[in-house]
Amino acid sequence: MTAMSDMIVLDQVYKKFQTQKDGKTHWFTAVEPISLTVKQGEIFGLMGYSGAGKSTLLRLMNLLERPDGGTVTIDGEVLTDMNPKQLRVARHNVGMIFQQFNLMSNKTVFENVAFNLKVAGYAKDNIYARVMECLEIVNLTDRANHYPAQLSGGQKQRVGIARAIAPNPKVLLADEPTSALDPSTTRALLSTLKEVNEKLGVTIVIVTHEMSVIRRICNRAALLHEGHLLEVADVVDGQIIATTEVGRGLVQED
Ligand SMILES: Nc1ncnc2c1ncn2[C@@H]1O[C@H](COP(=O)(O)OP(=O)(O)OP(=O)(O)O)[C@@H](O)[C@H]1O
Repeated sequence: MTAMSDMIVLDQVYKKFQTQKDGKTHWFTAVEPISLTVKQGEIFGLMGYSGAGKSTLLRLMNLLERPDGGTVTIDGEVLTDMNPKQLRVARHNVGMIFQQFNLMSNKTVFENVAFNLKVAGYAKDNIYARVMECLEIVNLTDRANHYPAQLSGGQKQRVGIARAIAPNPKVLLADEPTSALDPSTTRALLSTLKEVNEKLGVTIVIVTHEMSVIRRICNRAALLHEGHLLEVADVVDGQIIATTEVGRGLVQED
Protein backbone atom coordinates (compact mmCIF):
# COMPACT_ATOMS: atom_id res chain seq x y z
CA MET A 1 0.00 0.00 0.00
CA THR A 2 1.24 3.48 -0.78
CA ALA A 3 1.53 6.05 1.98
CA MET A 4 -1.66 7.97 2.66
CA SER A 5 -1.65 11.30 0.93
CA ASP A 6 -2.49 14.60 2.56
CA MET A 7 -6.13 15.56 2.07
CA ILE A 8 -6.44 18.72 4.15
CA VAL A 9 -3.43 20.86 4.92
CA LEU A 10 -3.78 23.92 7.14
CA ASP A 11 -0.69 26.07 7.27
CA GLN A 12 -0.69 28.76 9.96
CA VAL A 13 -4.37 29.60 9.52
CA TYR A 14 -5.91 32.00 11.98
CA LYS A 15 -9.16 33.83 12.45
CA LYS A 16 -10.12 36.95 14.34
CA PHE A 17 -13.58 38.30 15.02
CA GLN A 18 -14.61 41.83 15.72
CA THR A 19 -16.80 42.33 18.76
CA GLN A 20 -18.41 45.35 20.37
CA LYS A 21 -18.09 45.92 24.08
CA ASP A 22 -18.93 49.11 25.97
CA GLY A 23 -19.27 50.90 22.66
CA LYS A 24 -15.74 49.92 21.64
CA THR A 25 -14.53 47.59 18.94
CA HIS A 26 -12.41 44.68 20.10
CA TRP A 27 -10.60 42.03 18.14
CA PHE A 28 -10.86 38.53 19.42
CA THR A 29 -8.73 35.68 18.06
CA ALA A 30 -10.98 32.61 17.81
CA VAL A 31 -8.28 30.51 16.12
CA GLU A 32 -4.59 31.22 16.72
CA PRO A 33 -2.20 30.26 13.90
CA ILE A 34 -2.67 26.50 13.48
CA SER A 35 -0.94 24.03 11.18
CA LEU A 36 -2.58 20.65 10.81
CA THR A 37 -2.70 17.87 8.24
CA VAL A 38 -5.57 15.42 7.76
CA LYS A 39 -4.68 12.36 5.69
CA GLN A 40 -6.77 10.92 2.90
CA GLY A 41 -9.27 8.39 4.28
CA GLU A 42 -8.99 9.44 7.92
CA ILE A 43 -11.73 10.22 10.38
CA PHE A 44 -10.25 13.12 12.28
CA GLY A 45 -11.80 14.57 15.45
CA LEU A 46 -11.69 18.15 16.69
CA MET A 47 -12.08 18.19 20.47
CA GLY A 48 -12.25 20.87 23.10
CA TYR A 49 -14.46 22.79 25.46
CA SER A 50 -17.11 25.22 24.34
CA GLY A 51 -15.53 28.28 22.75
CA ALA A 52 -12.24 26.49 22.01
CA GLY A 53 -12.57 27.34 18.33
CA LYS A 54 -13.57 23.91 16.98
CA SER A 55 -16.42 25.08 14.74
CA THR A 56 -14.43 28.02 13.49
CA LEU A 57 -11.48 25.77 12.60
CA LEU A 58 -13.84 23.38 10.79
CA ARG A 59 -15.40 26.26 8.85
CA LEU A 60 -11.94 27.51 7.91
CA MET A 61 -11.37 24.19 6.12
CA ASN A 62 -13.93 25.00 3.42
CA LEU A 63 -13.51 28.76 3.72
CA LEU A 64 -17.03 29.19 5.10
CA GLU A 65 -14.92 31.41 7.34
CA ARG A 66 -12.18 33.29 5.50
CA PRO A 67 -8.90 32.96 7.39
CA ASP A 68 -7.17 36.24 8.22
CA GLY A 69 -3.91 34.56 7.33
CA GLY A 70 -2.39 31.22 6.39
CA THR A 71 -3.30 28.75 3.67
CA VAL A 72 -5.90 26.02 3.32
CA THR A 73 -5.16 23.23 0.83
CA ILE A 74 -7.61 20.45 0.02
CA ASP A 75 -6.51 17.56 -2.17
CA GLY A 76 -3.64 19.63 -3.48
CA GLU A 77 -5.75 22.67 -4.34
CA VAL A 78 -4.97 25.86 -2.48
CA LEU A 79 -8.41 27.18 -1.56
CA THR A 80 -7.04 30.40 -0.11
CA ASP A 81 -5.59 31.33 -3.52
CA MET A 82 -8.87 30.89 -5.41
CA ASN A 83 -11.28 33.45 -6.76
CA PRO A 84 -14.98 33.06 -5.80
CA LYS A 85 -15.82 31.08 -8.94
CA GLN A 86 -12.96 28.62 -8.50
CA LEU A 87 -13.89 28.28 -4.86
CA ARG A 88 -17.49 27.40 -5.67
CA VAL A 89 -16.25 24.55 -7.85
CA ALA A 90 -13.68 23.36 -5.30
CA ARG A 91 -16.32 23.30 -2.58
CA HIS A 92 -18.12 20.48 -4.35
CA ASN A 93 -15.28 18.38 -3.02
CA VAL A 94 -16.27 19.25 0.52
CA GLY A 95 -19.63 18.25 2.00
CA MET A 96 -20.87 19.46 5.36
CA ILE A 97 -23.32 18.31 8.00
CA PHE A 98 -24.59 20.33 10.94
CA GLN A 99 -25.74 19.90 14.51
CA GLN A 100 -29.22 21.23 13.71
CA PHE A 101 -29.33 19.38 10.36
CA ASN A 102 -30.15 22.55 8.32
CA LEU A 103 -32.65 20.82 6.04
CA MET A 104 -35.12 22.79 3.95
CA SER A 105 -38.43 22.23 5.73
CA ASN A 106 -40.60 22.93 2.69
CA LYS A 107 -38.86 20.28 0.60
CA THR A 108 -39.10 16.50 0.82
CA VAL A 109 -36.18 14.28 1.71
CA PHE A 110 -35.69 13.56 -1.99
CA GLU A 111 -35.79 17.25 -2.90
CA ASN A 112 -33.35 18.18 -0.16
CA VAL A 113 -30.76 15.79 -1.57
CA ALA A 114 -31.59 16.63 -5.20
CA PHE A 115 -31.13 20.33 -4.52
CA ASN A 116 -27.50 19.84 -3.62
CA LEU A 117 -26.91 17.93 -6.87
CA LYS A 118 -28.51 20.72 -8.92
CA VAL A 119 -26.29 23.27 -7.21
CA ALA A 120 -23.28 21.06 -7.96
CA GLY A 121 -24.24 21.10 -11.64
CA TYR A 122 -25.38 17.48 -11.99
CA ALA A 123 -27.19 16.70 -15.22
CA LYS A 124 -30.95 16.50 -14.65
CA ASP A 125 -31.16 12.96 -16.01
CA ASN A 126 -28.69 11.65 -13.44
CA ILE A 127 -30.21 13.25 -10.39
CA TYR A 128 -32.98 10.76 -9.60
CA ALA A 129 -30.67 7.74 -9.61
CA ARG A 130 -27.99 9.50 -7.57
CA VAL A 131 -30.47 10.68 -4.91
CA MET A 132 -31.88 7.18 -4.52
CA GLU A 133 -28.39 5.72 -4.34
CA CYS A 134 -27.49 8.10 -1.50
CA LEU A 135 -30.76 7.47 0.36
CA GLU A 136 -29.96 3.77 0.08
CA ILE A 137 -26.53 4.33 1.67
CA VAL A 138 -28.12 6.04 4.69
CA ASN A 139 -31.01 3.57 4.75
CA LEU A 140 -33.80 6.06 4.06
CA THR A 141 -35.27 5.06 0.69
CA ASP A 142 -38.68 4.56 2.29
CA ARG A 143 -38.72 8.18 3.50
CA ALA A 144 -37.94 9.83 0.16
CA ASN A 145 -41.28 11.65 -0.02
CA HIS A 146 -41.49 12.65 3.62
CA TYR A 147 -40.87 16.17 4.87
CA PRO A 148 -38.23 16.87 7.54
CA ALA A 149 -40.93 17.55 10.17
CA GLN A 150 -42.10 13.95 9.74
CA LEU A 151 -38.68 12.52 10.60
CA SER A 152 -36.85 11.72 13.83
CA GLY A 153 -33.61 13.55 14.65
CA GLY A 154 -31.53 10.58 13.58
CA GLN A 155 -33.38 10.35 10.28
CA LYS A 156 -32.94 14.08 9.67
CA GLN A 157 -29.21 13.74 10.17
CA ARG A 158 -29.18 10.81 7.72
CA VAL A 159 -30.76 13.10 5.16
CA GLY A 160 -27.99 15.58 5.99
CA ILE A 161 -25.40 12.89 5.27
CA ALA A 162 -27.12 11.82 2.02
CA ARG A 163 -27.26 15.44 0.89
CA ALA A 164 -23.61 16.04 1.75
CA ILE A 165 -22.23 12.93 0.01
CA ALA A 166 -24.44 13.17 -3.09
CA PRO A 167 -21.99 15.21 -5.21
CA ASN A 168 -19.23 12.70 -4.38
CA PRO A 169 -17.11 14.91 -2.14
CA LYS A 170 -13.66 13.83 -1.04
CA VAL A 171 -14.12 15.44 2.36
CA LEU A 172 -17.05 15.54 4.76
CA LEU A 173 -17.00 18.17 7.51
CA ALA A 174 -19.29 17.33 10.43
CA ASP A 175 -20.07 19.99 13.03
CA GLU A 176 -21.33 18.29 16.21
CA PRO A 177 -23.48 15.94 14.11
CA THR A 178 -24.72 13.86 17.05
CA SER A 179 -25.14 16.37 19.85
CA ALA A 180 -28.89 16.75 19.19
CA LEU A 181 -29.34 12.95 19.25
CA ASP A 182 -29.89 10.43 22.05
CA PRO A 183 -27.17 7.83 22.77
CA SER A 184 -28.58 4.94 20.72
CA THR A 185 -29.35 7.19 17.74
CA THR A 186 -25.84 8.60 18.10
CA ARG A 187 -24.34 5.11 17.89
CA ALA A 188 -26.32 4.31 14.75
CA LEU A 189 -25.36 7.60 13.13
CA LEU A 190 -21.67 7.11 13.91
CA SER A 191 -21.86 3.68 12.26
CA THR A 192 -23.31 5.32 9.17
CA LEU A 193 -20.48 7.86 9.11
CA LYS A 194 -17.96 5.04 9.50
CA GLU A 195 -19.57 3.20 6.60
CA VAL A 196 -19.46 6.30 4.42
CA ASN A 197 -15.78 6.63 5.28
CA GLU A 198 -14.94 2.98 4.59
CA LYS A 199 -17.13 2.29 1.57
CA LEU A 200 -16.84 5.61 -0.23
CA GLY A 201 -13.37 6.54 1.00
CA VAL A 202 -14.54 9.96 2.16
CA THR A 203 -12.18 11.74 4.56
CA ILE A 204 -14.17 12.98 7.57
CA VAL A 205 -13.45 15.76 10.05
CA ILE A 206 -15.81 15.74 13.00
CA VAL A 207 -16.23 18.38 15.70
CA THR A 208 -17.39 16.98 19.00
CA HIS A 209 -17.21 17.58 22.73
CA GLU A 210 -17.91 13.90 23.41
CA MET A 211 -14.97 11.59 24.08
CA SER A 212 -17.09 8.60 23.10
CA VAL A 213 -17.44 9.96 19.57
CA ILE A 214 -13.65 10.19 19.28
CA ARG A 215 -13.17 6.71 20.71
CA ARG A 216 -15.77 5.09 18.47
CA ILE A 217 -14.88 6.37 15.04
CA CYS A 218 -11.80 8.59 14.90
CA ASN A 219 -8.33 7.58 13.76
CA ARG A 220 -6.81 10.75 15.18
CA ALA A 221 -8.00 13.76 17.11
CA ALA A 222 -6.81 17.28 17.84
CA LEU A 223 -7.42 19.04 21.13
CA LEU A 224 -8.12 22.76 20.94
CA HIS A 225 -8.11 25.18 23.83
CA GLU A 226 -8.77 28.92 23.57
CA GLY A 227 -7.93 28.90 19.88
CA HIS A 228 -4.68 26.97 20.32
CA LEU A 229 -3.93 23.49 19.06
CA LEU A 230 -2.67 21.70 22.16
CA GLU A 231 -2.28 18.18 20.92
CA VAL A 232 -2.83 15.74 18.11
CA ALA A 233 -3.47 12.23 19.37
CA ASP A 234 -3.80 8.81 17.76
CA VAL A 235 -6.84 6.69 18.51
CA VAL A 236 -5.97 3.00 18.60
CA ASP A 237 -8.64 0.40 19.42
CA GLY A 238 -10.74 3.07 21.10
CA GLN A 239 -7.83 4.27 23.20
CA ILE A 240 -6.69 7.87 22.81
CA ILE A 241 -2.92 7.90 22.77
CA ALA A 242 -1.77 11.36 23.76
CA THR A 243 1.89 12.04 23.22
CA THR A 244 2.74 15.07 25.32
CA GLU A 245 2.19 16.33 28.86
CA VAL A 246 -0.35 18.89 27.76
CA GLY A 247 -2.25 16.25 25.81
CA ARG A 248 -3.22 14.36 28.95
CA GLY A 249 -6.27 16.60 29.01
CA LEU A 250 -7.61 14.54 26.16
CA VAL A 251 -7.68 11.35 28.17
CA GLN A 252 -10.03 12.73 30.81
CA GLU A 253 -13.64 11.65 30.51
CA ASP A 254 -16.22 14.39 30.19
N1 LIG B 1 -19.01 35.26 13.86
C1 LIG B 1 -18.43 35.45 15.06
N2 LIG B 1 -18.30 36.69 15.59
C2 LIG B 1 -17.70 36.87 16.79
N3 LIG B 1 -17.23 35.88 17.56
C3 LIG B 1 -17.36 34.62 17.10
C4 LIG B 1 -17.96 34.32 15.83
N4 LIG B 1 -17.94 32.98 15.66
C5 LIG B 1 -17.34 32.47 16.75
N5 LIG B 1 -16.98 33.43 17.61
C6 LIG B 1 -16.30 33.24 18.89
O1 LIG B 1 -15.13 32.49 18.68
C7 LIG B 1 -14.90 31.55 19.72
C8 LIG B 1 -14.79 30.17 19.18
O2 LIG B 1 -16.08 29.78 18.69
P1 LIG B 1 -16.36 28.35 18.09
O3 LIG B 1 -17.81 28.27 17.77
O4 LIG B 1 -15.38 28.09 17.02
O5 LIG B 1 -16.02 27.42 19.35
P2 LIG B 1 -16.40 25.90 19.58
O6 LIG B 1 -15.20 25.27 20.16
O7 LIG B 1 -16.94 25.31 18.35
O8 LIG B 1 -17.49 26.05 20.70
P3 LIG B 1 -18.90 25.27 20.86
O9 LIG B 1 -18.54 23.88 21.29
O10 LIG B 1 -19.57 26.05 21.94
O11 LIG B 1 -19.58 25.36 19.54
C9 LIG B 1 -16.06 31.73 20.69
O12 LIG B 1 -15.63 32.55 21.76
C10 LIG B 1 -17.12 32.44 19.87
O13 LIG B 1 -17.93 33.25 20.67
